[in-house]
Amino acid sequence: MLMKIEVNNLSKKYGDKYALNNVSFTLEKNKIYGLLGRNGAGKTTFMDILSGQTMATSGDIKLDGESPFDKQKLTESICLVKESNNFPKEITIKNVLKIFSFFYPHWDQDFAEQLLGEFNLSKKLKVKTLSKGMESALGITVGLASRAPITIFDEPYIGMDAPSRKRFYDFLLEDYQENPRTFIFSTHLIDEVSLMFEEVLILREGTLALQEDSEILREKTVAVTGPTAKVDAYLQGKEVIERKDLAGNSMAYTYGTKEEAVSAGLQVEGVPIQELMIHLTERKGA
Ligand SMILES: Nc1ncnc2c1ncn2[C@@H]1O[C@H](COP(=O)(O)OP(=O)(O)OP(=O)(O)O)[C@@H](O)[C@H]1O
Repeated sequence: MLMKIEVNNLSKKYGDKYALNNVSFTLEKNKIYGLLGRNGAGKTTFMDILSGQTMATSGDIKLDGESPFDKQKLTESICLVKESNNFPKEITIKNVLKIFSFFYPHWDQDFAEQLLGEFNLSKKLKVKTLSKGMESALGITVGLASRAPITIFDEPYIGMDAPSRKRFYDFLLEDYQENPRTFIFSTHLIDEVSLMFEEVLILREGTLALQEDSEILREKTVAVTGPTAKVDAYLQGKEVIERKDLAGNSMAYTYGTKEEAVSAGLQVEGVPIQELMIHLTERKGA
């Protein structure tokens, strides 16, 4: 499955406010992308434009170099699962599956039924009778079973408890190994899922603050701990992301390599992507 996504100078204005402001980036095929940012950063707006739910004010998105792509191709290629209201309320789960199987050429009915079983969902139930967590599980089932070349999850786990979310991540990763495709995942539960991301995009007030390979992100940033004097010496001339001091010891997040920090006699760990996100989205105007 291929599907390179090129975003060119994309803007979306609501009234006189930009939800997205001249954003450009490229998503190569078959990766798991984390789309992060604070409330109102423009994540949902981007995912809505990509999936054809909303029109851009200016700029465009090309799929495999094609723009505009026709409606049929768009529907077949992209499955968007939002945090709620993905399905008509009056129909049964069985019919939800039927509708989605009709739209998506790579739909896997056995996989859909397996996932329903894993989430304890009976096909006879109507959407309106589902709890929030059950409705989310249905969204996840449909998103994964669609096997769409681009599958977008916009905070898809509302109401799901931690063990169910964990199973969702496991199913996603397992299925991704067997059927590589592009996932774009928007979440506020960053620590919980960041290990799953291969690349991270951070939006800040409608602009792109960061696009980086997760592994590089993990390797370029360090959390160092040690006696305050040693930490201070190490941090000389470095940009400090965050620091905490306690009883003669200090912990700091900064840019650097593990080797360098180890040779400075400090304890080293990686920086959680969550911390980086908070840092990057707070810097503006600070
Ligand atoms: N239909 C709309 N009408 C007017 N303004 C809107 C509309 N949809 C979004 N916005 C505005 O656009 C900005 C971006 O919203 P968006 O929903 O894309 O953010 P988000 O990053 O998904 O936020 P969250 O994490 O809270 O879901 C916000 O300022 C929001 O108020």
